[in-house]
Amino acid sequence: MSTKDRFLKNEIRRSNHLFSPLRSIVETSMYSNNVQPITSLDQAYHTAHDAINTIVTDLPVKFPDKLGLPSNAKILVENGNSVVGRTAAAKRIYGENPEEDAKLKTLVLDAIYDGTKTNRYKTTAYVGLDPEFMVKAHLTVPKGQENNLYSWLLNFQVTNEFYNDLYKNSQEINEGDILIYQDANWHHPDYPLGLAYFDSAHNCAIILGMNYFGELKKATLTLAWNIAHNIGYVSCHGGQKKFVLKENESYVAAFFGLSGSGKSTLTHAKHNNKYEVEVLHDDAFIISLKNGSSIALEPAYFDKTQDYPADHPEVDYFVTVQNVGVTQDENGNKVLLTEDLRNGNGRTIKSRYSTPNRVDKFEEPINAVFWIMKDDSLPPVLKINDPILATTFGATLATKRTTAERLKKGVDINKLVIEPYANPFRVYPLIDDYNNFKYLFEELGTDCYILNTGFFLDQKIPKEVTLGAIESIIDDTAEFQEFGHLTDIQYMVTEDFKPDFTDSSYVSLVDERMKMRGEFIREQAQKNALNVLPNEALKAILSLINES
Ligand SMILES: Nc1ncnc2c1ncn2[C@@H]1O[C@H](COP(=O)(O)OP(=O)(O)O)[C@@H](O)[C@H]1O
Ligand SMILES: C=C(OP(=O)(O)O)C(=O)O
Repeated sequence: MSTKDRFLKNEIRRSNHLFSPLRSIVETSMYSNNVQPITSLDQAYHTAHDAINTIVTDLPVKFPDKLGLPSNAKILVENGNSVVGRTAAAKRIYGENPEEDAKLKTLVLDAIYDGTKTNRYKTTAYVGLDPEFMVKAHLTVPKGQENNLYSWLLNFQVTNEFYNDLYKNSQEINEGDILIYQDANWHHPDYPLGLAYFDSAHNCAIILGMNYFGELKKATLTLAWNIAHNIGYVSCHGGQKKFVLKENESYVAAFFGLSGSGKSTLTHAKHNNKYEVEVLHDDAFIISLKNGSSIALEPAYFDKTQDYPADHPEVDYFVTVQNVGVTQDENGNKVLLTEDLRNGNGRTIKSRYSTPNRVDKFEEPINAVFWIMKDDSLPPVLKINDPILATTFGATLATKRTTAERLKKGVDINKLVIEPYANPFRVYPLIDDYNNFKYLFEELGTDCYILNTGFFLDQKIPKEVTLGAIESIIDDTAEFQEFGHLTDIQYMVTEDFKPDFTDSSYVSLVDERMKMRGEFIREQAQKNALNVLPNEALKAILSLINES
């Protein structure tokens, strides 16, 4: 599948729905004399290597030739300011607030005019790694953003002969290429945290006043997920892996969670080599509603470095690093000082070769969805046996934020929040995701589990417990019992985490959390047109509330 960047003269009309004012402002800026094209990874590497804000470590990049990098390429580090996470509060969607849109149009015109006064770069990549789903994306950034541009080209698929051929031979759809304009140096008193402005109907975004790489990555995915959902895919902010079991048998599992909740940890876990595991991706993929197959959107991983000390084998696969310390080893070589000593949310772009068994498509339909929550009323694993309830729990996924997000002043990082399908990047109605996930549970027979990767009451659930529980599901050795009076919900029996339904304070806590979900559904129906859920969802949650 391919998108459009060229038009017949008779298609170039104001009335052509692929064009819009914001898209035109962004596209036009990309042709200006101040914008230098970066057309290969080699060129992007050298540009980033020479930038004044880069630290060139003495650590070699593994498999430079396969990645399209010079054979002596080194891991590059760029550290930003005190903002080391994504700013969810900066997101605006064109069309949601016409009054603000009018103001933002002026502001964007001025920002882009100011952008012409400095040197800028532009580059192109593919999002989606299978001819069935490939979108072309263009990014423009100012001088000073060489590392982010290089990371973006590594994170998505750089254009090269192989992928250009795949793209050329795939079916064109009537959507414009993705366009992203960024200026990290922008400031505006009305948007002190920055601005991520999406004209999602026209596949265009403007990211102002924010340097964090995750903004570029998630803005690109936001637009790709939107295109995917328009043409019959379930858009997934999650990790997906396949357990290859006996001959011709496999188990495809997907883990949906907010940043920092465990998608990468669970997806990349090797289970002591107990199974043959294939990895699709740890952050973004799409599932076809036609046949349940899945496609990865990105070749590389934007991982946290907190679990990887300097001598951890994963460090060998780092290509760029952000917001991480550097020190010297015994030979005076510049090496990484990780584990979030310097600041929270240290990050790396880790190459696809960190997963030897990496694939870009699973033909097999998905077997199980795991909603990752951090709701302390829940034991490590629940199984949800009713498709409507399974879909509704996803729509009311209750979790906690981490240092991967920059929060507005006064927002408590420990507060339980609801983030439907763990996807704060959705720019279309929630009911579309609701219907898509329901289709998986109802029509494709996908199972549904909830994993609590936070605390059960005041007891931390370690990753070993979560991984062990997943293995017992794969091995079919897990024991499940009824979860109190809650119909269609069972919990996995584990040694150290036992829900006590004779304890009235525990029962009230579970009740309170179900009420919180019901309240969320009611509240969203009143105040957020994008988040209205069908009545059956509210009914399903209300049926769980203990009226005694
Ligand atoms: N039960 C658990 N399951 C998974 N990860 C856990 C658990 N408990 C703690 N963690 C830690 O939480 C962090 C999750 O980060 P990560 O897997 O990168 O999240 P994501 O990919 O969702 O952003 C890791 O540092 C991991 O070690
Ligand atoms: C980069 C992000 O995601 P994750 O932590 O899931 O990689 C993000 O949400 O900003």
